[in-house]
Amino acid sequence: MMPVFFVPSASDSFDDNDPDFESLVPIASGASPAAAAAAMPVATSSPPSSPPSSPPALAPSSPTGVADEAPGKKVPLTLLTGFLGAGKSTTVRHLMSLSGQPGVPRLAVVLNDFGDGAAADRPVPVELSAGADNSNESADGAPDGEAVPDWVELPNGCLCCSMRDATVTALEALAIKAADRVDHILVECAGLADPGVVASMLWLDEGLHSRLQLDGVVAVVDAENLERALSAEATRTTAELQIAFADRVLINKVSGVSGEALATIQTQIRAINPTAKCLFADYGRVAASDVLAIGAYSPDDMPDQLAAHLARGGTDHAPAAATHATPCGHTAAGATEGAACTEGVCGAGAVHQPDQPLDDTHFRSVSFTFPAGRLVDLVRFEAILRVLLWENQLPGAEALARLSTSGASADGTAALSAAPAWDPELLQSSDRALPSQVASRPDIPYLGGGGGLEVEVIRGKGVLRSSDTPGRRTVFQAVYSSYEVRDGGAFKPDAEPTSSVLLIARGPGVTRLEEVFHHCLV
Ligand SMILES: Nc1nc2c(ncn2[C@@H]2O[C@H](COP(=O)(O)OP(=O)(O)OP(=O)(O)O)[C@@H](O)[C@H]2O)c(=O)[nH]1
Repeated sequence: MMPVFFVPSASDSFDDNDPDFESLVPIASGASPAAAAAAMPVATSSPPSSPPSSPPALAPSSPTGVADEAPGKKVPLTLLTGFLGAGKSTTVRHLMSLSGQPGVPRLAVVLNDFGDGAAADRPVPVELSAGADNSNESADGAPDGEAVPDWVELPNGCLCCSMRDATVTALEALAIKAADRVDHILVECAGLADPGVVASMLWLDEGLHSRLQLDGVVAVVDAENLERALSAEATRTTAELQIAFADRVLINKVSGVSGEALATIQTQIRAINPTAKCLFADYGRVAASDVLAIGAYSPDDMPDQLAAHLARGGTDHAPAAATHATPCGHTAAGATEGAACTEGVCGAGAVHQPDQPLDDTHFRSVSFTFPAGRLVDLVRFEAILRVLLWENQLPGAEALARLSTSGASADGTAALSAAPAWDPELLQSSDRALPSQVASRPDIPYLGGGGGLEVEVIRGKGVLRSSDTPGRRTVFQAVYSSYEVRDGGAFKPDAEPTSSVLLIARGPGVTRLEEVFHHCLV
């Protein structure tokens, strides 16, 4: 079920008999997964029914209608994820206690406790909490800051696999209806949820004029139990995914473990996701500014995060307490000089290798920087990316040969148009989100030609120096099968303009990712 917690202002009244309030969530709960699948998420379009000579139509559409209303203030949305018992609810309660204080956004909190066996066709509780700016009590008569139960219908079910369109619609409506009392929406995912699926659902195309703006993913990890979660066969993939998609990892319950154990935890987190910033807390007591309004999906911020990571060789996650040793021994200087690194990503071509090398059934990060002076052909780049993201394979030798013999973008497009037709069945058999692009170039033909080694790329970030706009940064991000390629502004004058890519992936093809991407260079 999805209870919602609001933090309204003092003047707000929020009544479940208010007809406007009912219209806030127009979708009845309890639709079947099949019905939900028929109503695709906002930014996603289905593969065409007959194979075209180009990729599936990816033009934005607005199935909900909600987003068609006059565009207003964007409401940032944060996903809070974490393993069972890690301290998500404790963290939410802490953030709620800060909500509305100076410099802290007023929060609406949505809980996604799917799979709890609750009836699908009844309303679920809403709790309204007086905002911190209230002087005495809320309109509901509750003392300042206390939650007030209310009821509302929200789509019931798992955010991962059902009710996707309904959920986006409900959150859109929430953003519109509560725009004057909510600055930020916090979605607490259930402990076993895959945050990547939820993130790709809520990562919406600018063209949709959505009120929602994915701000970032925060993973709460239990310092006392992460090791167990990462090593047990039954839990490790979920734990790895939660770390892999995180922009911030809040290491909670730190007082219960030694500095040495914390250092090991950091190493494990970095092996999976070296750009996520680690934070340290007891009882989720984190500064709101460290987890809210972080702009992790903004094309303005991401290049700096990535550049900083590469420049530091992944050693940026110094723990809060001085007693917590920094686990990775290499230095930014070592990375620059090309010194051997056995622990982290340190510049061009390094594959992240923790102390205990991960086998290819574990997710891990790979990052590389293309040789200075080589430019990226974006047509080739996207063609490669699509094969990776949509087929979970490296492009085969034949497809790569076609890429390499094509010219720069304009010619490349022509050369690739001889590629095999798009196979819609490829993705219909997928149990994950169908492909979408946040900013697409539908003119790029589908390369096809998988057949290379298996590789599952679940998250990608990159700053590219393209042959189209060599003076400007082209930024790309990917979450599962969704990806975005867009302008990221001019290169900084004090930095050498280069192209860097970071991927989180698993499978036997991981070690060949860099080599494959060299085929997009001109
Ligand atoms: N010792 C200790 N206990 C904590 C800390 N943070 C949370 N807890 C406790 O850990 C338990 C689980 O915390 P929750 O916040 O409910 O965790 P959760 O991630 O929401 O749990 P699920 O809803 O089951 O996924 C509770 O008993 C908390 O009081 C901490 O920093 N130290």
